Amino acid sequence: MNESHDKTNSPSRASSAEEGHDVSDTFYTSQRKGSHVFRVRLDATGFTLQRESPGGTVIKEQHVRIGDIVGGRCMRPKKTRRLAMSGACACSSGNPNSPAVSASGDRPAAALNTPSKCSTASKEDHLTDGDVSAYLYVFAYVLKKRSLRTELHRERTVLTLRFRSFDTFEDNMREADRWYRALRWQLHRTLEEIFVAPTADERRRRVLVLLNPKSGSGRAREVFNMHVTPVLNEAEVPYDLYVTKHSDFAIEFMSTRCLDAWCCVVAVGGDGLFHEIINGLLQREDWAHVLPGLALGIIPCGSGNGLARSIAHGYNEPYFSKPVLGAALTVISGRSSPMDVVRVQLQQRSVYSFLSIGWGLISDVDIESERIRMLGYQRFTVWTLYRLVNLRTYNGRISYLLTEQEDSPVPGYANQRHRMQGSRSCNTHIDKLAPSLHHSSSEYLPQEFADVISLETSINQSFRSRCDSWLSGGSRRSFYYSISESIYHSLADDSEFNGQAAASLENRQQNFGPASELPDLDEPLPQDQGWQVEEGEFVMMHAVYQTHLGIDCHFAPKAQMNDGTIFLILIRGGISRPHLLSFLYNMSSGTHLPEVNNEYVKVLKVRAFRLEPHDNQGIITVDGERVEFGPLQAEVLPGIARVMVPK
Ligand SMILES: Nc1ncnc2c1ncn2[C@@H]1O[C@H](COP(=O)(O)OP(=O)(O)OP(=O)(O)O)[C@@H](O)[C@H]1O
Repeated sequence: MNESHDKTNSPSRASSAEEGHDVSDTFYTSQRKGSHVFRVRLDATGFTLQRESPGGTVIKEQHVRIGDIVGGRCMRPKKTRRLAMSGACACSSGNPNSPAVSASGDRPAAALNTPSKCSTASKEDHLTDGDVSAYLYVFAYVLKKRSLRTELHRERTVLTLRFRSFDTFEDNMREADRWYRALRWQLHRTLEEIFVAPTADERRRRVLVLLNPKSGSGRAREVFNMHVTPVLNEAEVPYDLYVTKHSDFAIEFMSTRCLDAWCCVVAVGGDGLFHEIINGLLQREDWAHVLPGLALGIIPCGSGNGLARSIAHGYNEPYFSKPVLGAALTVISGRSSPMDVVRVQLQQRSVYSFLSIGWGLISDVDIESERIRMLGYQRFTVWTLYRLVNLRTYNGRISYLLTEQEDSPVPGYANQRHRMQGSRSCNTHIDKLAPSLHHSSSEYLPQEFADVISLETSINQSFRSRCDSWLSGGSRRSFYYSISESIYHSLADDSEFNGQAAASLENRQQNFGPASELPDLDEPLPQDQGWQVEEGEFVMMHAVYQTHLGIDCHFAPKAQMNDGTIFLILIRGGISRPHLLSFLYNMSSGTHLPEVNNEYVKVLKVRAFRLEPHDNQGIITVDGERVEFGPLQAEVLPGIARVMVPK
């Protein structure tokens, strides 16, 4: 195989010197169908693989986007036995005897930096008996379509490059390491500042993971280990995992701990856990210092998962086939966006909300269906039908302040945004997203290339071999090792935190956060500031600021994460059951809201509202969690939190 390609030049060092961190070289594949020559280039856009004809013309080209790549590893094959199969489908760099290589004296030993940790050969590595090759595995999650009818989804793809231009393993590993470093550099430059480690030893700052083992159907631990850890490891993202021990654990943790070590906090659970994280942060006296430097993320393991669905929807990221994978990729993306938070003043206390405030039908369903929790997400459908048959109405008064301009960011509030110093702006409006965030069909990985080059693809992390297994970076051995710095914690091991948290919570009932613009809840609303009122019998009031309340509930299609707007949806008593049924049925597609408000259904874009129920009892929810029944008022705090978003 090698001899036939001896004449090929090996210009990688020249191109590297000329273009800084770009690297390129010629690789070969040898398959039963025949040998092929590839020009492989890594630059700011990702990997470009060009298959060349014997005459040097490009026959086919494939691109793996830098945005789809999570990381890479340099390795050495482990067993000689497998080496015997090396003739098949290996991407290998130029022949050691190649005139071009020898003539240029192209031995990089002195030119390179100290080897990175990926190049450290283990004892086992020395069992390879004579194979001096080094391998670079590049892990990517590319968008694919299984067929025209199916939705786009991400598939794990491993690009394997074999380096064997030199006589010794060390020299080949240095070359592989040079590519690895170039890859890391390209990935690093796409990180936002808050994710970058302050010292050069570490590429990324640490991630704090809070996992609720009781969320959803109780599989969060398993989901994290099976589907999230591998991605974090591939991306070399160090993390500390804490498993929650009880309700309010995350509030205590976030409000009492020193958080300086972490750049982001990830909830592995549902919206309730995320709600605790936000509220814990806003119970800190130093919230204004902490919030801008801490991005928040979620791995959807709850029963609702409205936030995770809304983030994926807002960034055109496929959700349904692999929601956890998409969220894990979001967590390592190194990108964040400001997110509105709503302050909710209840009679006795204030809470902060990122998703919704509800009174009436939907809140009843949310809370009352807890008793059939074992049904998972289906519990909402079953209980909705039950409540529809046994329809209730509630009497009350709803006062609201409309956003001043319907389709632009809120003046008043927006002008005095409580955006904190040092927060970095980032596109959040779906219609303003940079074109690069939307994937055109030309960016999807063509299947034919995946077959030709040693790009190994696995579905659901189960490796599906397309060529000899020893080449596979997708084998579990190569990607299931853990990052040494990652730490697993549970409260049981954490006596210092136990005592501290208990003492601190005892003394603190007060929330911090930006000052309120509203009068106290027991004071009348001002006459002259544009407050409007709806009064009477209501089937429900639901105030929403994300597009989705759950995976299948596209409740406020026009909501944006940082638009300073609460979508206040009112359904009046007297609505017919068929009308209500059609409203509820169409919630999954987002076609339930009227274009123009009518007698029974109203959609109001507001920046603040006050609810005064006239009944003595009922259910009120904030982010799907029940709060005390009674009057409340809410105001939007535009962009005060940061949420992690896909690349
Ligand atoms: N270890 C624990 N044991 C019992 N409850 C817990 C524990 N950790 C957290 N909780 C509570 O569980 C509540 C619900 O958790 P979470 O939101 O993660 O799941 P979910 O309710 O299934 O999902 P969703 O909120 O999306 O419907 C949280 O409000 C939190 O107070």
